[in-house]
Amino acid sequence: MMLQADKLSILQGQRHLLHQLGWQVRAGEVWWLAGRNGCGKSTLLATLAGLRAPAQGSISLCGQPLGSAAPRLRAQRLALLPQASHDAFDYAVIDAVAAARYPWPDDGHNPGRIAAALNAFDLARLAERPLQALSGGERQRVALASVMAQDAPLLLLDEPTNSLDLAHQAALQVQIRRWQADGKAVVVVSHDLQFAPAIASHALLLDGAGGHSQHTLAQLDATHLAQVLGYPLTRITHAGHPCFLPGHTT
Ligand SMILES: Nc1ncnc2c1ncn2[C@@H]1O[C@H](COP(=O)(O)OP(=O)(O)OP(=O)(O)O)[C@@H](O)[C@H]1O
Repeated sequence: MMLQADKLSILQGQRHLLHQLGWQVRAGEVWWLAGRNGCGKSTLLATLAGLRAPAQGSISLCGQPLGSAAPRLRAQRLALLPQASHDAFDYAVIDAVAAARYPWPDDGHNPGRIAAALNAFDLARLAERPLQALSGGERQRVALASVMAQDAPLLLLDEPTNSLDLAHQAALQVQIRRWQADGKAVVVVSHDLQFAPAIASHALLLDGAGGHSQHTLAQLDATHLAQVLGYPLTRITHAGHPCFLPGHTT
């Protein structure tokens, strides 16, 4: 089991964001974490990454309690793509991606893995560019390449398509399928009703008041999702994948 949560509760002030979640994420699964603004998706990712303590319950990562893993071991096992990144240093792209290898014995000296991560996100041409001279989408691709270079079996991605153009969104879909085929587990927070259903095997829906439900993508119907998102939806199949469109069919 890659990730297991038992009776996990998360509070923000007095408000329950999550109440008693029991959840298991296995190798090769891609989970879509969906819910309205402020329902607690990013807070759940931060809790799973060990950056925030839960109010109650436990989390285990690769069979070991999350809190008992030393930071370096935790970084070998999970990688987090935050919703926004702030650059403390004006690294060149290639150095920022190399820095993501700090948990491993090669400590950044792994040209093959770094080149693969740069290529996967179309960054070879920008390798020497300082981070502060990148566009928003280019910066997002560096963050994704850094997550890839970290080479953890569990990837927590908060709105990974932010700022990406269509072709780079499609490349990210391909890369997530590769990670899945390689036996990694991926948790993706997304508001994109085309992207997320196309890559996910499962969905965890949060209602913002502590409630949650789990579905396989095959079982996830428009009514379930519409209730949680507070907007009518229609499920269709497009290009061989499920997809949700706003509104009812007429
Ligand atoms: N420091 C804080 N003080 C008070 N409330 C906070 C604080 N940080 C976050 N919150 C609240 O916690 C709730 C959960 O926030 P979170 O970022 O997890 O939501 P989200 O589901 O990721 O939302 P979005 O879809 O907008 O990214 C929000 O209502 C937010 O306003």
